[in-house]
Amino acid sequence: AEQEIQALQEADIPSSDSLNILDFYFSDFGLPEDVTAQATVRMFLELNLMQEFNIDYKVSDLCQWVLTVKRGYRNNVPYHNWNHALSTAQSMFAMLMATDQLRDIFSNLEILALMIATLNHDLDHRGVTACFHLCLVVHIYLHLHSFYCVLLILSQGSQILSGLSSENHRTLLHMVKRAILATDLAVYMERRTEFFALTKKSRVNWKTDKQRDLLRSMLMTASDLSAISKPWPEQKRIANLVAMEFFAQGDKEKEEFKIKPIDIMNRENSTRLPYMQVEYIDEICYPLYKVCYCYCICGCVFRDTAMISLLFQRLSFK
Ligand SMILES: CCCCn1ccc(=O)c2c(N)nc(-c3ccccc3)cc21
Ligand SMILES: [Zn+2]
Repeated sequence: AEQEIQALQEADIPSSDSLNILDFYFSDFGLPEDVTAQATVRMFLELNLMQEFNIDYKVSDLCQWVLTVKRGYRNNVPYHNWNHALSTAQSMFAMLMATDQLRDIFSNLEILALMIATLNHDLDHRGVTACFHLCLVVHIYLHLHSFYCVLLILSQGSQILSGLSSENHRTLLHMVKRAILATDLAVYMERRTEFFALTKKSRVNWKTDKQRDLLRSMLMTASDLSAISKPWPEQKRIANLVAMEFFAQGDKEKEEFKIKPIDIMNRENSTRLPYMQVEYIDEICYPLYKVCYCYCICGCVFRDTAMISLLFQRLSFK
């Protein structure tokens, strides 16, 4: 691990353009592991989070922390691994950088919280473990992830946060926990109605803590599920990884618990996967991206592209 930190510290961090991390269609597929760590450092650099919070990444604070987070994920899990964490963070980064709108709304502390939360939100995920109450498991997990994340930050003697005032430190940890818990799909489904109603109003100034917390939470879900809004080959690849994880879960339930798994985890239903994907897009994803991308791309150019790619996917499923 020492030489990995050394290597990352001494590496010439590639530019955002050469890494394509500003793109909504970014894919980490085939990206060497050391480059994934460099891409993470590049995102923190690009957002000026180093200077703002004097995170001295050359002294290995940020490098060490990024590599510790990367190690916190299990590489024997098809979907909920470091690549998912990086993709989630990159989606948040791409939305924050797409126009000035979000960076005008959020403080630098909020941006730091969103980047830390996206990177850590599925820490130590074991794949959806053997318990047929998926929501219960996810719920417990997310508290575990956020607990791990906070531990990780504190356990590093919070070197990356040593530049923060105690007030900022406390506020940041609170926002990180809230953001990680927001990635629980049950929480998202419960809160999104309020968000959609709010965004229907002509001018929202996003000034109250409640509104800002809601917007941060919705952006966490938009980042977490962003694979669904990517060009078809990438979306299909991720959908298959998710299905692999779900079916492995279902197999475990059949063998160990002698119970019939729920539909989405039952390998016997794999022929219904296209239908389940369309339902997942229509019920869970589309309503959110319809709104979120409006806030990130003036003129909604990307929204149309995303919608076209989503519609294309639906057609290709049929
Ligand atoms: C554990 C939560 C995973 C959520 N998730 C994250 C990213 C994705 O890309 C996808 C996806 N493509 N499909 C599904 C899905 C498949 C069948 C039935 C219901 C949902 C889920 C999903
Ligand atoms: Zn996730």
